[in-house]
Amino acid sequence: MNAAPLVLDSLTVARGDRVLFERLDLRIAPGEVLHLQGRNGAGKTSLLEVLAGLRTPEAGRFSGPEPEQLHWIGHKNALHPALSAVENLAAWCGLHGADTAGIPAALDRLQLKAARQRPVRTLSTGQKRRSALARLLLQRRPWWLLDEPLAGLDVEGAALLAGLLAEHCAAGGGAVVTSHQALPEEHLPVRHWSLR
Ligand SMILES: Nc1ncnc2c1ncn2[C@@H]1O[C@H](COP(=O)(O)OP(=O)(O)OP(=O)(O)O)[C@@H](O)[C@H]1O
Repeated sequence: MNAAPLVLDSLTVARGDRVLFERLDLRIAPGEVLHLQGRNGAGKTSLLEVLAGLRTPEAGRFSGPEPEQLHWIGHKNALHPALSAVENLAAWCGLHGADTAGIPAALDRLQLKAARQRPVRTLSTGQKRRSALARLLLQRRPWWLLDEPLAGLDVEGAALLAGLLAEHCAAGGGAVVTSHQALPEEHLPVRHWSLR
């Protein structure tokens, strides 16, 4: 995978009249997972939005991937409640030019065999999260930007995600992950970084 680093150069971001961080320098290299930590309201989601190109910083420079080179999975799962996991993923494939043939394997990997044909509204919180995370496997993209991906996942689900991240990094990809929980770190090239 051919991934360029994410480079933040003297970046300042504000929300309303509150400056969240000022003149921030940070370089995130392919092959690593940056575990972005910080208290509620510290600005983790706001920073992730800058990395995804969804928010313009007040000052400074950011160089990073084009939209088609990154997977963004935010707080919300972006699943249609009336459609099944399979149908949701098929719609995602249609929007992004991905092959729907990969859907069964992706859902198997996320251990969603039993639940995949039911309307998403009938799934548990963790099953919905797993359905959203299955997108990561449908199209190879160098950067994964994941906002609280562990929210709602059980221990097995967290280990599963750590396995996906480890494989992704071994293939030359990179990831930025916000979480208030510890990431299962075995075999995971993780760097911890805190916003104050
Ligand atoms: N729409 C908005 N308008 C103005 N300020 C906002 C808006 N959304 C968030 N903020 C403020 O921006 C700051 C950073 O929010 P952000 O969501 O980036 O924090 P976070 O570190 O991700 O928090 P959490 O751990 O609670 O998810 C907070 O102080 C919040 O009150």
